Amino acid sequence: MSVLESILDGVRADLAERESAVPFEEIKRRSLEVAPPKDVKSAMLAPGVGVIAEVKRRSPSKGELAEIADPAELASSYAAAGARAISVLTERRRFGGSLEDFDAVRAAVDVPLLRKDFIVSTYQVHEARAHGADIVLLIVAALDQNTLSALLDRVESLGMMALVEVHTAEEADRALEAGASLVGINARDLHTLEVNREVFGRIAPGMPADVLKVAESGVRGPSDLMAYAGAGADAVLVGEGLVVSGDPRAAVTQLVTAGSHPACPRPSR
Ligand SMILES: O=C(O)c1ccccc1NCC(=O)[C@H](O)[C@H](O)COP(=O)(O)O
Repeated sequence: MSVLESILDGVRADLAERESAVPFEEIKRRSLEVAPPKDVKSAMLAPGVGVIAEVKRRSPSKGELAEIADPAELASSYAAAGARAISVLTERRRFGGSLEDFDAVRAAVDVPLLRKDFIVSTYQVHEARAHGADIVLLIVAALDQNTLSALLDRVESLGMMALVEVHTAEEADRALEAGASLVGINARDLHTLEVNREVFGRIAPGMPADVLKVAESGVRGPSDLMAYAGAGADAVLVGEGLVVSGDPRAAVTQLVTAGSHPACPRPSR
C-alpha cells in the first residue's frame, strides 16, 4: 500500500466518526452560517512572490518536526511577518493536526486560511467552510476525475478557492480539465517522499499564464524561493523550513523580503 493510500484509509476512518457525530445536513447548515470567505484571489495577486506559511507539527517523511504549543501564536507570527495566507494541517494520524488547531488559528489571524488535509468528500468541504476556511486542498492523485470536478465545484459554490495539488504533467492536465485556477505543484513524491524542486520547473511552464501557481515543499530559505520564482511561481508553500527554524517569524520575514525584492523574478501574468 502506498503512503497516500495508507493516509487516505486513516482519513476515511476519522471522517466516518465525525460524520456520525455531526450529520451532513448539520455541517452544511453551519458552513452556510459562518462569515463569508476572504478574497483569496486578490491576496494571491498582490505584487511579488507570496509566502503561504504552514502550521505543521509532524510529517510522514520526517516524523516529529516541532513542539507547537500554541498554533495561534505561531500563525500570528507568520501573519505579522507578511505571509499571504496560512496553511493549517488538519490531518491527525500522520501530521498531528486537527480542526482544533484550525479553529485556534482562525480566531487569531485575518489572512486567508488553507485547510490542508486529504479531502475526499463533500462533507469535508462543508466542514472546512464551517470552520472558517477560505482555501481547501484537493490532491489530484487522491481523487478520480468526476470526484475532483465535483469537489472543486462545491468548494467554489461556497465562495472558497481550491488549491489543486499536482505532482506530474498528467495530473496538471487533469487539474486544468476540472477547472482549477489555483494549482499547487508539489515537489514531494507521494511514493518515495523525496523532494525534487525541479519538478515545479518541469510542469509550471506548460500551464496557462492566468492559472496561479504555488510551489509546494522543499523551501528551506530565500534561495529556494528565488529558484521557484524563476520557474514561474506566484507563491511558495512552506512548512518544515519554518517550524524547525527556531525563529519562524524571522524565517517568514526573510522569505517575504526575498519575494518582494526587485531582483526576484516576477510572476508572468
Ligand atoms: O510532508 C510530508 O512528509 C508529506 C508526506 C506525504 C504527503 C504529504 C506530505 N506533506 C504535505 C505537504 O504538501 C507539505 O506539508 C507542504 O508542501 C510543505 O512542505 P515542506 O515545506 O517541505 O514542509
